[in-house]
Amino acid sequence: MTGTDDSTPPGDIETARRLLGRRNLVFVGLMGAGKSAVGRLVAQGLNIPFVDSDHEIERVSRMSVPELFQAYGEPEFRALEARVIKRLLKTGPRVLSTGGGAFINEETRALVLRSGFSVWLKADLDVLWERVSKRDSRPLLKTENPRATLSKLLDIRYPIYAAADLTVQSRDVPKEAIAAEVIASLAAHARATKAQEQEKLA
Ligand SMILES: Nc1ncnc2c1ncn2[C@@H]1O[C@H](COP(=O)(O)OP(=O)(O)OP(=O)(O)O)[C@@H](O)[C@H]1O
Ligand SMILES: O=C(O)C1=C[C@@H](O)[C@@H](O)[C@H](O)C1
Ligand SMILES: [Mg+2]
Repeated sequence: MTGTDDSTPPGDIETARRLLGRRNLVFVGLMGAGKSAVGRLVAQGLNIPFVDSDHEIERVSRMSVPELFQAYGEPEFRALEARVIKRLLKTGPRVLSTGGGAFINEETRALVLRSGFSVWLKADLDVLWERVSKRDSRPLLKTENPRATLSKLLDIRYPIYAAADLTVQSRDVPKEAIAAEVIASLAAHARATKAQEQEKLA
């Protein structure tokens, strides 16, 4: 199991790993974009560990995300999320898939930008809705019109996610294909950055 659709050239894996160095590859984006699903595959493809901030929050609190929202409210959840991500960012390289709201926190965003390499998995409302409507595990969508709520979050958050180092479009194709695109994009980014640096020196 390579995590991608097997089309990834070994050179791309090496180049992507070199780009990261000891940094974490941090997935950001809205609920349903595929941060957890694709992140796990990219970690397998790069042969580095995978961590998911929502899962880590659930592990340390011994409560589910909906239970945390219900018992303590969103502000407490956000404070815990920021603490957990700060800790997770100290060890690398690994793939860190964050919860949808994590990168919206200014301090977390600054930390991710400073100490990690961030990828925004961007998806259209229809794709997101198709995925999140299958499960009711997202407390922010427990509203009268969850699709409209998701649309509003998209409007508010997309300009913020855009600060990520790289954007990859998450579409209605198998997650293995998106994982392969992420690795190819990382390698392309590394090569472009290197070319720019060499041009500056010339
Ligand atoms: N490219 C894809 N093709 C098909 N299904 C996908 C794809 N990416 C993700 N999915 C599915 O969509 C659902 C949501 O994906 P996932 O949980 O990875 O989203 P997320 O970005 O981590 O969301 P959250 O912010 O809520 O944690 C999952 O059931 C996952 O298997
Ligand atoms: O987009 C969000 O704000 C959230 C996304 C999920 O990953 C969870 O972290 C939680 O449901 C909140
Ligand atoms: Mg997730």
